Amino acid sequence: MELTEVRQQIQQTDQELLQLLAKRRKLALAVAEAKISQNKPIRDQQREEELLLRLIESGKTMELDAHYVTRLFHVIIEDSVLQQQAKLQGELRGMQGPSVKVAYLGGQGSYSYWATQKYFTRRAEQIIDIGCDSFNEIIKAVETGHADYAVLPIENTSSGSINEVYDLLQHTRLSIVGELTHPIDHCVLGLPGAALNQIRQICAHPQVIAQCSQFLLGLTNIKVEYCDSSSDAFQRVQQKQDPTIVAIGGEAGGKIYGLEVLARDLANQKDNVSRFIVVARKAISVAKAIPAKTTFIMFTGQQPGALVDALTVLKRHGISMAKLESRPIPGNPWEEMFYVDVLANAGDYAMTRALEELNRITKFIKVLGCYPSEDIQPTEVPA
Ligand SMILES: O=C(O)C(=O)C[C@]1(C(=O)O)C=C[C@@H](O)C=C1
Repeated sequence: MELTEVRQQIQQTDQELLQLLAKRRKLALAVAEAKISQNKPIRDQQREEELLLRLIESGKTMELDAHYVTRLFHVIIEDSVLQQQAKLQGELRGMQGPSVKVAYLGGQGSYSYWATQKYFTRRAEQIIDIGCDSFNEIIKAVETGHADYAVLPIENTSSGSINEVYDLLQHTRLSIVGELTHPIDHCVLGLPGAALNQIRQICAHPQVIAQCSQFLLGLTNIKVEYCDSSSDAFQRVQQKQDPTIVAIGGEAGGKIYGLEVLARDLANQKDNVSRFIVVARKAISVAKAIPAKTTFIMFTGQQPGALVDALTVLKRHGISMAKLESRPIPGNPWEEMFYVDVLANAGDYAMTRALEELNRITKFIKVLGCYPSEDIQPTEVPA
């Protein structure tokens, strides 16, 4: 067969695969409706296990290995669960509207821009994106009603917590209403014709620089220019029209500004993933059928064992902690505010009781929000 002919057939097959995936997505949403009416949890890992085992067996008869089939269906099932969760939660809070205004860092092409698209595509017909120059400006946009939601990066697998965002959460009345994770694949991006061995200047956001510190250590005589966002870095490179000036950011974002990849996989960690939170003026309650997270901040005081006592309350109520972070309290040197993420619904009996007890033993406590957990752990099947 001629190359062009085979390629045409591949194209046709891919198109059919897309149609089947779209059909499966619609069926998943129909399942969600049935589950909502029967009050059943969205996730059913026993069903997932049966389904995966059947697919692995069937795949073998078509010379598709188990690893390949499992990887593909983990992605498909994750999408199915997230679609169903978004539908159920959207119905609960009447969010699935025609358009939402979302504030985020940078402009088109920044990592926050892609995270915003990823999260809200499932939830609204139209996203009106409001690019901002700083985290402070993003929070203000929602506080003043200029935007309905904000998407903020909160932690990254390479650089850790994003302190500036944690500090802003201490002082805002906004609530966390959602979360998502997004892979961050840093590349060196330059003008067409630029060469890696000729670069003199790198433009990037400080978080990006922190996440690629090991790659940057290997470079000499290169000026680093800090930018407000990755899209700001792309714009600067595009405007300067100098092939010795490059940006670090995502490939898809760079493409919007006509930039090409000179190097990839720059992050210190192989799996470089950021977790984003979604905040709004009004807190939400999470449907019981969906796994939820609750985030709260507390100030325990500095008496011996104060933090242990607080964490013991969670243990006694069988509540698992997903994250514990501490940040200085402005104006109170050496005193720390603790940020706690727990795998629990703030409306559950155990969590309500735990919060009541914590209220009694801490000097200050505030729930920042309860939201659907988008951390979908894949179902593993026995080998
Ligand atoms: O069968 C269901 O209950 C579904 O919700 C569908 C589905 C899937 O996509 O196959 C998704 C989530 C469940 O955990 C199990 C299976």
